[in-house]
Amino acid sequence: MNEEKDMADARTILADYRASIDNIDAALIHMLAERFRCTKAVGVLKATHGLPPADPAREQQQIARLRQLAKDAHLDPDFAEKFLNFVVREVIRHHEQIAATNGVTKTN
Ligand SMILES: C=C(O[C@@H]1C=C(C(=O)O)C=C[C@H]1O)C(=O)O
Repeated sequence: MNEEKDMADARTILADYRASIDNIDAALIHMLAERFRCTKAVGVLKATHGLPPADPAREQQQIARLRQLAKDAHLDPDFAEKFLNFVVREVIRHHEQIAATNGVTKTN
């Protein structure tokens, strides 16, 4: 029956989209893991040189850059900014932890 075939076709298409979604999610996890590996090293560098965990000027530059990249890619720039802020908050939390355990205190 046609309805059954339509439904079977829809399920095939859905499974195909989901296979791509699974690959994309795996790539996102690997990219995030690599980014956090890098930012943790930045946290150690900052802590051992008495640099502050957060750098608001750098964050503003990144927000502007990512908003433009999002616009060019037809992704909502507000979403891109929220996502970056979410990630950066976690990075700063790591940096504060690293500074608390390995940090030097700057006297000047
Ligand atoms: C990684 C850094 O530390 C913090 C985290 C940032 C990030 O995750 O992109 C950017 C600026 C800093 O607030 C850095 O200073 O580069």
